[in-house]
Order: sequence, then C-alpha cells, then structure tokens
Amino acid sequence: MVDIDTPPRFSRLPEPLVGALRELARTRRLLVALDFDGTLAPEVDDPEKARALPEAHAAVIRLSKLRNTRVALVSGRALDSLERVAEAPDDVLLVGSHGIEIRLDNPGDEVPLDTGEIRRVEVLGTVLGGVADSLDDVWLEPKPAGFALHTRLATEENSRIAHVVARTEAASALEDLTVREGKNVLEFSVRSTTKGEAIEHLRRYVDADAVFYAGDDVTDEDAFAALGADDFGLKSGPGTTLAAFRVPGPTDVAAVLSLLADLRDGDVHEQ
Ligand SMILES: O=P(O)(O)OC[C@H]1O[C@H](O[C@H]2O[C@H](CO)[C@@H](O)[C@H](O)[C@H]2O)[C@H](O)[C@@H](O)[C@@H]1O
Repeated sequence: MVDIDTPPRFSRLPEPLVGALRELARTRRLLVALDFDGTLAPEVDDPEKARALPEAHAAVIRLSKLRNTRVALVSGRALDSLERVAEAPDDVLLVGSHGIEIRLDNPGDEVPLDTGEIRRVEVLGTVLGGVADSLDDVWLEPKPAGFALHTRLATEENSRIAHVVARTEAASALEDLTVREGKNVLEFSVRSTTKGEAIEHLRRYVDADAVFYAGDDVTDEDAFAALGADDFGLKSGPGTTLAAFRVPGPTDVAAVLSLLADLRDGDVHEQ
C-alpha cells in the first residue's frame, strides 16, 4: 500500500472522505457492496435502460479482481433484471429484490417461494394491476416476490392516488405485506428481507474485516444501519442518511470507487 498525495482528478472529493478511504483500503479483507440505481447508474425513465457509468463499471471490475476484495451489488431490482443491466463479471456477488434473491459463488443459495407465497404474489398482481390500469403513466414491474408500482412519468395527482389506493387495496386483500417507498416507486413484497440483512449475510459469507457500502435511496438506510465502526457508508445524493459520508451523485460515487481501487492495489499515481 502506498501513501502518496491524492491525484488531481480526485481533488474534488472531501478530504475527510479521502482520509477515511485510505484507512479502509488497508483493511485485510474488504467487502465492497453497492446499490445500483441512483448510485452506480444515473436514474432514467425506463429501468431496462439504466446502466452504470463507465467509470463506475470499470472500478467495479478492477475491485472485483483485487486480492482479498469481494464486490457485491445489492439492489431492489429482481435478480434477473440486475444481471441484465449491471453487466457484471461472474465473481461479483448479486443480491436482488432488496435481499430476497441472492447469487453467490455457487448455485442453490436461493430460498424459493412456497406455494402460499406464490398465491399471495398472484393476488397482489391482480390488485396492483387494477390500480396501474386505472391511472395514466402508472405501471407495474413484476418481481419474484412482489411488484414495484412505478409513478415516475405520472402526474403528481395520479402518483398520489396510486400510492394511496395501492396501499389501501393491497392491505385489505393481504395481511403482513412489506411495503417500501423508493424514488417514484412503491414496492410490495410477500417477504420482508432488507438490504441490512443482506449486508450481514454477505459480511459473513466473505468473512470481511470491513465493509464499504454506497446507496442513494430510503431502502439503503437498512444497509447503512448494518455498518459498524470499521465500515464505510457513502450516501449518493440528497436525503436524510445514517451514512458517514456523502457525495452529490453517481459521478462522484464512481470517483470514490476508482480511488478505492487505486489505493487498494497500491497504484496511486499522478494522472
Ligand atoms: O436498489 P436499487 O438498485 O437502487 O433499485 C431500486 C429500484 O430501481 C429501479 O427503479 C428506480 O430506477 C429506475 C431507473 O433509473 C427509475 O425509472 C425508477 O423511477 C426508480 O424507482 C427498479 O425499477 C426497481 O425495481 C428497483 O427496486
């Protein structure tokens, strides 16, 4: 590990953040866990068109090839959707559906839905499908254990109605649903796993001495809450957070990841 000045291209990053990153880079075994939408990838209207910024994608690949370093993507997306948009190498661990779906190194780590849960997902689909069909520009994204009700392109009024009616009708049709509010999206699931539980699972699986986590949305706060004193939490964008550090958005997240990769492979140099 070298300890020289931060290269000029990283000079916009706050000094306390860079100092803490240098400390983290010395960790023996590191887990780098990353949210996808709003963190690696800028937000777009069509979720299928979201892609990580090129610098973020390159940093993910570099970090995943470093010794004693594992990278995980921890997303609210269904696992198959995350696989498509993330275009990550096989050695990157993937967590989808806010922790419900997990792709580790070996197949068979998944916990399939039981018949009761499958039936509940079907009922949920009928109820939420009715809400989406009744309002312009409100649409339903299916996931294995539930649905995301998207309102990004809807008017404020339709968005408000969608949220109220969907919550009310889903609650009267099914008990004990997990409902999560995100950016222009309301998510319903028949399982209650969180990103925080996913981080704890990954920490044990990787046997990490420290964890780096970056995220932008309300559901990422569960992951930040799972971090300890030796870990590093990075919030992307505005909003209340438990993370110790914040950057304005995906462009700066990419810069932080590039610097972490440089520091971790002892290759910091003037560019
Ligand atoms: O946990 P994440 O990786 O941040 O995933 C959260 C949700 O991301 C997607 O929706 C969000 O991003 C879309 C693309 O930028 C945007 O159109 C939408 O308004 C956002 O809510 C995804 O579609 C959801 O399934 C994820 O749960």
